Amino acid sequence: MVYDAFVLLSFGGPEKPDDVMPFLRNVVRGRGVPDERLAEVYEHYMHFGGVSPINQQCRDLLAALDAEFAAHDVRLPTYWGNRNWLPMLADTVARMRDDGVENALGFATSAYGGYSSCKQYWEDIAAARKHVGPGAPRIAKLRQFHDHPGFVEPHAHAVSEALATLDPGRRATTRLVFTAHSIPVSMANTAGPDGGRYTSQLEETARLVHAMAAMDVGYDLVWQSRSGPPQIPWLEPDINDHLEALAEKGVTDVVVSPIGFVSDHLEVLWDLDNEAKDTAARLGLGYARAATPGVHPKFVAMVRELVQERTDDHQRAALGTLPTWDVCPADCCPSPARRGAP
Ligand SMILES: CC1=C(CCC(=O)O)c2cc3nc(cc4[nH]c(cc5[nH]c(cc1n2)c(C)c5CCC(=O)O)c(CCC(=O)O)c4C)C(CCC(=O)O)=C3C
Ligand SMILES: [Fe+2]
Repeated sequence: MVYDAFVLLSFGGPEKPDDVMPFLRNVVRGRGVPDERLAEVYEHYMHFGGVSPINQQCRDLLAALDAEFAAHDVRLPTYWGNRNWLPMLADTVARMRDDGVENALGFATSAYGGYSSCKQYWEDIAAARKHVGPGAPRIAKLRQFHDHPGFVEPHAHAVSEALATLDPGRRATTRLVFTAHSIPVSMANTAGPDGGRYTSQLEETARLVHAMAAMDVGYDLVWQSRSGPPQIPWLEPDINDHLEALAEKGVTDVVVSPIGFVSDHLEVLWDLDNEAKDTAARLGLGYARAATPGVHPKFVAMVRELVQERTDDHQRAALGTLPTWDVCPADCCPSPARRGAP
């Protein structure tokens, strides 16, 4: 297959106060998220002047990728389209068609399997192509990368750096806490062809980052940013409850590493740097939050290598043992409607 373009696929975020409500309505359409939860999340965005950092982080990643592609003779023009806010993927796909693109490779800013993190990006592509109609380019999504060294190493490096800011005299009572976005239990159970893939990949990533960065401290994997109606079960424990439990057990310091994410977007800045940090302060815990990959050179190189896996038989780098594949089975990671639950 000959590819003629690259497209960055992301979540999208508001860039001014007037964007916030329409953005949130796009995110939760048909998902049964209560108005009270939406009002709370609206306030989180307003703490940052209605500007999510995620779009700028995508622009920075694209600029880094343009340089990386040029340096390695990967001759693909780059595009960017979002699921929930401008630039919307459908508009990007129309521009790609106008530019004569026929076969693109798409990179989604999420490492894991599951409906929100993987399948929904496939659906975004299909919906955008349908919107554009005849002549819309084909877009093949690049594979999940939870155990790629270009993802694991930047997280591990960040954990080491965060650990170095804490008191070394309290290392024996320091704990490493990995976090990822909570999802409905029904979504977790149906993630991947055999179920449980989101959680099992996160467990593998946690094990790999821990082994590379912080063998001398114990670790846990917990969840953050729960949404949805309260009566629907989501993955637990929440990071804040977990910090309470750790403090009770005599832990004095925590490093929090958001391995569920690729950049320091609002779920990181609000839910960790404000909420979890406040919880830690209330409990008297030392607290250090590890950075996400962002535009770490190894992460940028990883995206280029994922492209070259498809264009040049580049070796499929993997530190773990869970399998990855280029094309997801059609029936994995069912949408909420097909799961019969939000
Ligand atoms: C697995 C996962 C990822 C990681 C994978 C990936 O990155 O794709 C992720 C990322 C993100 N989630 C984000 C923001 C939001 N997520 C929401 C709601 C939800 N997230 C869910 C899951 C995930 N979300 C789910 C199951 C819901 C319930 C509604 C539904 O079933 O879809 C809501 C609604 C309000 C609320 O929080 O209740 C908001 C505002 C932002 C942007 C941050 C910024 O603006 O900087 C990012 C990167
Ligand atoms: Fe989310």
